[in-house]
Amino acid sequence: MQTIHPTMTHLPTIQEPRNNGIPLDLSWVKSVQANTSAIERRAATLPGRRSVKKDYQAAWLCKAISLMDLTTLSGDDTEGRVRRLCAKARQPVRPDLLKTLGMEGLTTGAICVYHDMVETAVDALRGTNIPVAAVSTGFPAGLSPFKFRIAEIGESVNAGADEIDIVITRRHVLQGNWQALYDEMTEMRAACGQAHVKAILATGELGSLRNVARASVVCMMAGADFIKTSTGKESVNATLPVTLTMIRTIREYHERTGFRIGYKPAGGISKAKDALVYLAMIKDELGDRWLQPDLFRFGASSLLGDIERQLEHHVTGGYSAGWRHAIG
Ligand SMILES: O=C[C@H](O)COP(=O)(O)O
Repeated sequence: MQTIHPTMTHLPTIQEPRNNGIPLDLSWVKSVQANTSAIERRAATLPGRRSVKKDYQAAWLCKAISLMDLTTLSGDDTEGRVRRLCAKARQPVRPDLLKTLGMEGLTTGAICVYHDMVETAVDALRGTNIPVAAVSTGFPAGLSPFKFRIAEIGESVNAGADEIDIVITRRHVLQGNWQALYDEMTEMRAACGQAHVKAILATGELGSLRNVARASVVCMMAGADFIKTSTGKESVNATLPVTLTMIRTIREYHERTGFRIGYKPAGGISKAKDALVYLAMIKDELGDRWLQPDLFRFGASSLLGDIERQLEHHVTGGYSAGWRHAIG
């Protein structure tokens, strides 16, 4: 078997200037449209468009691991579960498989937990470069008093979170109150300080792709480092049409301001083959630069298990039972 060279998955990360945001440009926001039927037609063709096999597929799956926010966001999370998840982030795939693949040292992109679990995760990841992301601001509904949402961000940063996943107020989008969304996002970004901020739009609750596109633009104008689809708790989470809509706003924002904004699809992505479709779409629409952990993450709690099974099959020729990959 041909060894997959690590440079195929670990390209050097270029230092990107952080998005400082721009003043709210309402004429830009209102000019943003989304042709739903065209987007849906295009998205429907994507799964069959590209097919990567054998070593190339294994390399792309390793890439997907390096771009994953390995997540646990459950009401019954315990320190033990978070420590096991962190162990998995450090060593996402069996060492002998990684050795055969030439991918020793591979880790996930980050760990994503509730605020309450940040200190445990920081402790469990000490000595690694794996960042800890916290979902703050009254996740998942984001309807606690605003001052508490801002205070929660501060608490998460003080506890050692490197990244903060905030949730926006869906009401502002549904009512077209772009100023309120901009002001909220600006304040949340400021509360994050040096920690990078991912704006969760909860796209399944925004009513239309046009609203998704406009909310994306407003959050970027207000300084979001990433825009993220979903909390994983809505009835509809990450989809291909939503992804196409959001990444095209990222492309336009980059063309108009020079800032590169990251993208995080989250919720319901649990199969290796689906992850490959997302990566191919990012490559086609935004280019290779976006296939780095500072600009792309999967938010996923169960994707790693399926990727691990596929990699095991690639190396050994046999599939292991799903229960052997209980975490991730
Ligand atoms: O942000 C991450 C999501 O909550 C994960 O969703 P999932 O459990 O459906 O993979």
